[in-house]
Order: sequence, then C-alpha cells, then structure tokens
Amino acid sequence: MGLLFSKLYNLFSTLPQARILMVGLDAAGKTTILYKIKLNETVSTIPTIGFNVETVCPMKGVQFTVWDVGGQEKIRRLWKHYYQNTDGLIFVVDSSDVCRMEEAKEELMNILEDDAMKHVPVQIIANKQDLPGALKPYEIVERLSLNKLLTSNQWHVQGACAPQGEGLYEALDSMGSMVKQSRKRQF
Ligand SMILES: Nc1nc2c(ncn2[C@@H]2O[C@H](COP(=O)(O)OP(=O)(O)OP(=O)(O)O)[C@@H](O)[C@H]2O)c(=O)[nH]1
Ligand SMILES: [Mg+2]
Repeated sequence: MGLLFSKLYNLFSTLPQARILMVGLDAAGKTTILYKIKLNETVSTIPTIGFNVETVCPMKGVQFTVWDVGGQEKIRRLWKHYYQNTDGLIFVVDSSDVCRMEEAKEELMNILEDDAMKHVPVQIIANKQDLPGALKPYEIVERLSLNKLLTSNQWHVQGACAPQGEGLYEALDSMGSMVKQSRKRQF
C-alpha cells in the first residue's frame, strides 16, 4: 500500500523526487557540474574517490538526489552498486577528449547492459564545449553510436560548459521531463 501511495504521489505530484546517477570517465566534469547546480559556484575539484551526493532543486517543482560517482578506471567497477532504484542516468562526456570517445562508449554500453538500467532515461552531457576541438553534441551522438545503443532508453544530448553553467539547466530540465514520462509508463 505504501508503495502504491508513493507511486501515485510521484506520478501526480508537481514535485517529482528522483534519484539520479551521474557517471562518466574521469575528469569529464561531473563534480564541477554537481556543485555548479547545487551552489551555483565553480568549485575546484580533485578526482572523486567514492562519491558525492547532493539534493538539488534545479528548477521549481523538481527535486533530484544526484549521486556523482568517481570515474577513474580502477573504480568504475563500483558504478554497478549505485544502479538499483535509479530514476535517471546522467552520463558526462568531455567533448574535447576525442581520443577517449571509444572508451566512453564502452563504459556507457556496460551500464546499459545491466538489467537495472535497461529502461532508465539517459541524459548525455557533452561537457567542455568551450575547449578547442570539442565535438558538438551531434558528433557525440555519432561517436557514441547513441542511435544504436539507446534503443530501449529515452535519451537526450545537451552541450554544456560546467564552470559557466551553460547547458546545465537545459540538461536537468530534459532529465526531469524524461523521468516523469518514464514514471507514467511504469504505472
Ligand atoms: N574547460 C573546461 N573545464 C572543465 C569543464 N568542466 C569541468 N572542467 C574541469 O575539468 C577538470 C575535472 O573536473 P571534475 O569535475 O573534477 O571531473 P570528474 O568527472 O568529477 O572527475 P572524477 O571525479 O575523476 O571522475 C577540473 O579541472 C574542472 O575544472 C568545462 O566545461 N570546461
Ligand atoms: Mg569527481
């Protein structure tokens, strides 16, 4: 009964509360994004060993608990421990790190193969658009083969520059819409 009420609340409430998992390769900009959204500040970061978690209200009527999990290669195997009950995935890409696009694609593939993540909406943030040589969002779609990879997940790609906050509102807005739609389908 409690579960039913909670589902009804989430479906009809104007305040969707959602658990969002944010991953991506090391140095993609995840922690910078998290604290830009939370504090509207550009914090100086060190590589995340473990995770950061913050509740953020990026816009009126939306509350996300965002889990930012470290992306260094040796700790990526820990990502799977955060999959359960995830309502939305934010996958952050350093758009200027062209050499590691294949690696990013493989990691995204691994995530989506997990049963817990099969139908979770995916927001790709094509970060570091300010850097020379950064791939545009449509080029990231091609490099990550998103049209082939994301056949059973709703998805959206947003270009961003985290320290300036550019593109972050749009990314979270789209994540919120996808989470709401996905909840309606589940119900
Ligand atoms: N030029 C530029 N630098 C950025 C941008 N976003 C983040 N950075 C920088 O990229 C570096 C890594 O950022 P982090 O936020 O620590 O990266 P992370 O994804 O959390 O890395 P891990 O914790 O190791 O997984 C930092 O020096 C940030 O200042 C951006 O949009 N443009
Ligand atoms: Mg980090």
